[in-house]
Amino acid sequence: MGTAGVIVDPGDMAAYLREPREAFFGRAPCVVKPRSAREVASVLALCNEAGVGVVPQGGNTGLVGGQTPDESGAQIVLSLQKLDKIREIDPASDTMTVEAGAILANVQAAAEAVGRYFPLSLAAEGSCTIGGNLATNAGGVHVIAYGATRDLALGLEVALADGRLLSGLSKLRKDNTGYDLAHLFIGSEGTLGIITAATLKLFPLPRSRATAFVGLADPRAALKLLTLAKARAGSALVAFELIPRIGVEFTTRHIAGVRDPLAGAHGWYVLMELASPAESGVEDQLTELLGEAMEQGIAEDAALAATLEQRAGLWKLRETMPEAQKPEGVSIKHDVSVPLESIPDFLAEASALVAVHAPGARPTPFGHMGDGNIHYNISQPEGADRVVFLARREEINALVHGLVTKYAGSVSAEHGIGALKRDLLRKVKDPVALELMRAIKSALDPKGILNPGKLL
Ligand SMILES: O=C(O)CC[C@@H](O)C(=O)O
Ligand SMILES: [Zn+2]
Repeated sequence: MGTAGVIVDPGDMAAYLREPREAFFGRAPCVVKPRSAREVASVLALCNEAGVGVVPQGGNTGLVGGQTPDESGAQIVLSLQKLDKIREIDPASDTMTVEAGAILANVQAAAEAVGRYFPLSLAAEGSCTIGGNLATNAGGVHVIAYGATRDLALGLEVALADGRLLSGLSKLRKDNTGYDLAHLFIGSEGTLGIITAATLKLFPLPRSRATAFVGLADPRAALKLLTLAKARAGSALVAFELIPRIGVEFTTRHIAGVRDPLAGAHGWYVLMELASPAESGVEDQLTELLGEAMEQGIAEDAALAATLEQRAGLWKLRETMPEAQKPEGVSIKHDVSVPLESIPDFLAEASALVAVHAPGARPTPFGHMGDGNIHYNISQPEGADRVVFLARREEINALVHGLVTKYAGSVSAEHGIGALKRDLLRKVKDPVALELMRAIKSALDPKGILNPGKLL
């Protein structure tokens, strides 16, 4: 690799050494930007030889510090940004093969250009990369219909710690020839190998969509609506997002152009969407479904998006939730999942715990209810001191995570472990599972050069 692919200037490196929330900062002797899978493998071979830690990085949008080097200054950052080609699209097989550094929005657009759909969708899609999505098994808003990133991949090309390249790009839907190695690397957060390319599944392009914003009394009503929507719409139900009243207040207060689409105030809201490759039909389906929900007393009110602009407005309200929390001060975040049936009890008990242990703190739980995944975020009490509230983070984390354990849930449903939840993982993961994870890690990366200090 020519020196053109190596950044050493501190000013130029800065953007690679801190993550978007600025919760993690690191130091590095250099940032390398290989241009091909072979070059990625060569960098790894050299680093393995020299025992130098390598931190892989895509769009640098991760939320748990997995993409940031530590403060030792001894780890290099390996950015995949230059591996951004769409290598092949095969509409007959409904697959596309893309390089790891391709930006998610570009992957979606390339699929659409041939009349296909790549359904992974999240707020960071304009800058996150498919390699990062795979490495972290990203979720987003369509998991309810299409699964997480894991479910969208057929095969991977991976650079291994010792410099070998695993060529596992495959279009096959059926291949029972032993261990599924691709799934080992997906969600491994760059600790087992560096994904350089992937063959992804494509789907029929939805030609009609219907989107509604529903006001409800409580999460139990939201659960009833979810059950009804699944029964009536089946796989046409492509999004089911929960938002509390305080979330509507935050977004309308802080985000330009966001308005509450409903006349009165409701305790909770659901943003739901149906989609279909058929040209029409889903609007009627959604109207009927909502009618039924009103009749049964499940929904209090609903607004259907009549135009693309209205639809965009509803999605903006949901997607700017994290941003709208920022001006309200510190937010103590929990990215959790529990079995669907336990969501109402979990939410009620968590709020009760917060009321007792952190009076005035404002729970703002929102997210992918259809997947059982709630971002149980807690904004500081109005006007409280940021530092004082932040100092209580571990104590509040323990309360919420204790409840997650009680309901047999996960303490990281979507964002991964990274550096942020490494200690937590050791506490909550089954010891046998941890042993197996460590055994796999030492088989694939015996010198521990791949994303050291993350996950395990
Ligand atoms: O900031 C958060 O807690 C959640 C971010 C993201 O996963 C979302 O669903 O909007
Ligand atoms: Zn989310």
